[in-house]
This record gives sequence, C-alpha cells and structure tokens, in this order.
Amino acid sequence: MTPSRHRVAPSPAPVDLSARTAPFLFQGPDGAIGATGTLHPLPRGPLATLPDRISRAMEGMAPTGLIGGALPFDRDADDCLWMADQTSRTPIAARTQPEIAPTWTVTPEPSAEAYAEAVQQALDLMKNQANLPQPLRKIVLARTLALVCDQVIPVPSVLARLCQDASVTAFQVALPPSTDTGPDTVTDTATDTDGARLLVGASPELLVRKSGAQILSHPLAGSARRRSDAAQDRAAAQALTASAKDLREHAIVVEFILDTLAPHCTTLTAPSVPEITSSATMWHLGTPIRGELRDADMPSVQIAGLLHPTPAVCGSPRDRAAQIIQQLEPVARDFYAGAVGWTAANGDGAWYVSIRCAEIQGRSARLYAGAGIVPGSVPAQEAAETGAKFAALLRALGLPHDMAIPTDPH
Ligand SMILES: C=C(O[C@H]1C=CC=C(C(=O)O)[C@@H]1O)C(=O)O
Repeated sequence: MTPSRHRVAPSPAPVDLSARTAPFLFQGPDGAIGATGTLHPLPRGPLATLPDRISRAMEGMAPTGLIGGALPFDRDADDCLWMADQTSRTPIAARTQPEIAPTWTVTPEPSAEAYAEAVQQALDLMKNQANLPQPLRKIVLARTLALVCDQVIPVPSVLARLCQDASVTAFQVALPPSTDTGPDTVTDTATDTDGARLLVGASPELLVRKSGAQILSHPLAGSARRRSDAAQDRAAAQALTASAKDLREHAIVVEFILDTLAPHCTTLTAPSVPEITSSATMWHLGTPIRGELRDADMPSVQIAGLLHPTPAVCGSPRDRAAQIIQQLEPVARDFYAGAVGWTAANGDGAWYVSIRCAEIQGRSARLYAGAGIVPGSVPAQEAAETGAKFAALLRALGLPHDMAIPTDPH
C-alpha cells in the first residue's frame, strides 16, 4: 500500500445520473436498497479521512437519506461514495438477455499457469519468513479475466441474472472514471451514451451489518466448487469442513475480525467451529461474529473501514501481505476485494466484501477472483478454485460458467 495521503477534496456538485448508472443498488438477503432523489458524490479520500468525511456528510443528511458506494482494496486509495436524499426499496427488475448471442474475447490476466507460479512464490516467501517474530501466515492472491464483447454489455440483464441466486447480495456501484483504462477498455459512445464504469457483482460475504448497537460480521474463507451431481456436491462440502488447510485459512480471518472489533464492543461472540455456507456455485466455511458496540452511533461504513481488508481478501499480517500482493499480481485490484454497501441516516447499514465481481464499462469487463494461500496450499488447486469463483459472473454474462477452470494435467 502507498504511504498515506490525508487529503479531503472540496465537495463536488450534485449530479443527475440516469437509471442505467444508478450510483448504487443492492439486492440480497437484506432485501433491495438503492438511492433516488438528489445525489451528491461525497468528497473522495483514503480510509484515514473517512470518519471525518462521513460525519460531515451525515450532519446535513436527510432522515430519509442514504450513503453508499465502494471502498477500494488499497486503504490509501480514494473511495467512491455517494449520498442521496431518498432511499429506494424497489427490487431490481427481472430482465432477460437480448436474443442476439454476443461474441466475446476472453484473456486471462495472468494466465492460470502464471497464477499458479505466483502462488508458489507466495508459498516460498511464507516458508522463508517462517522464523520471523511475526511470520507471514496467509496471502490472498487474485487473477483476472479481461473480456471484450462485440456489443455494449447489458448491465441490467447481468445484474438481474446475479439476483437469481438468493443467497448472495447482487450489487452495482458507479465508479469514478478510470485513470488507467488501458488499451483493452472498449467503450461505444454510439450505443452506450454514458460509458459509465460500474462495479457489478454478487457477494456472498457480509463484512458488517449494523442495526443500533448490534453488529454482525460473517467472514468466509475456505472454498470448494459446487457440483451438479448431488452426491459429489455433498462430498465436496464434507471434505471442506474436514480440510485442515481450509480451517487454518478460515481461523486467521476470524481471529483478525475478533481482534479488530474487540476494542469497540462490550460483547463479542463467535462459534469456535465454522459453519458450511453456500452460494449457487461455491461452498465456503463461514463464521457469524456478533457484537454489541460501545458507541451505537458509529456509522456502519466506519466499522467497514476498520475491518477492511480482512485476511479473507488480503492476508496476515495485513500490511506485509498487501505489499506482496502488489508485487505478485500483475493487474491492480482497484475496487475488487474492497467493500460495497450502504449507511442510512441513523448509521445503520450493511457492507459486503466486493468479491465475485467485475468492472464493466461499455463493451469491456474485467472479472476478478482470488484464493487464500497458506502453507499447505497447492498452486494448481488454487488456480482451479479461482476458476470456479468466476462462475457466477461468467454465467450472468451468458458465458460457460466453467471456462476459466484449468483442465487437470493429471
Ligand atoms: C477472495 C475471494 O474469496 C474469498 C472469500 C471466500 C473464500 C475465499 C477462499 O477460500 O480463498 C476467499 O478468502 C474471491 O472470491 O475473490
């Protein structure tokens, strides 16, 4: 992560965004929530300035208002938050994909093989540093798929398809224009009038939900691909609950969240053994962590900022893991593996880990998927796991859900 820059930009002017670029929309187990009415982008800044910017924004906020948006992976990079004076609970409309079958080019960046090599490098680093006073225990490494379509990507249909899985929270957040669009970002101004850059996804992972003084975090770590055959699917879940490697990978996240929340809570509890949870495409180990806040007025986005990024997406110790991620991953994470969510005028709200997502602009999409690496991880298996984690987005885009899973050489 870069050295901190404590700056707060002047308040930008209100904007009138079209329905296609709704600044933020969420739909999942918490219901549907989005913003309507007059919208203001919040002054952007790094996490260090978030409490100050949020308390200033909330001073002038309508009781019906909502703050929502995205925090980037890098704690020192600028976030992207919006404030609206009205909250919408309208569910995301069911839509179907247009009849015409689009043509796609799909480029893995890095390739699955190069990703597996990076996993091996991460394992070597952990081995070499095993005797340090604070050894590296976990590094979450991600890879991406760069997609270009011959038509503008129909984001409303993609989002509607993501909503079909009721166990995840489908989301869309409008992002600021990219500073590094790169040669493979293709927009089509003839048909895509706003050329908006959107983060679209379906997160299975609750970073924090706050209601009054009560908070719940539900970290996930430890994964297995769902199978179409019922017996194989059950076996995959059973193997996951018994996997020592996955249980260790999971425990590091729970420990971090308990340590981070403890100073802010009067009570904090978590079961000692994780539960098995699932989305339509993946099994995960998950632990519900419940707490009661000392300061019931702390806004939910601020709690998200305390926790983010957990070792479910970064590693342990956090700053060293983040540095290694920057060295080993060829593509910047930007808003992948950050947090997306909303905070109401009374501070309540819900923030999700921004995984199982893509950045979409015009005819281009970049999909991201990562996996937690701990001693005992097998590089080829981690490449396969990340391949499986692309499934939800690939399916929503109308592509074969398993196209990014490398074929087993054995
Ligand atoms: C980093 C991702 O998943 C995290 C969440 C659940 C399980 C994970 C795992 O088993 O590695 C990851 O920690 C991702 O989907 O990109």
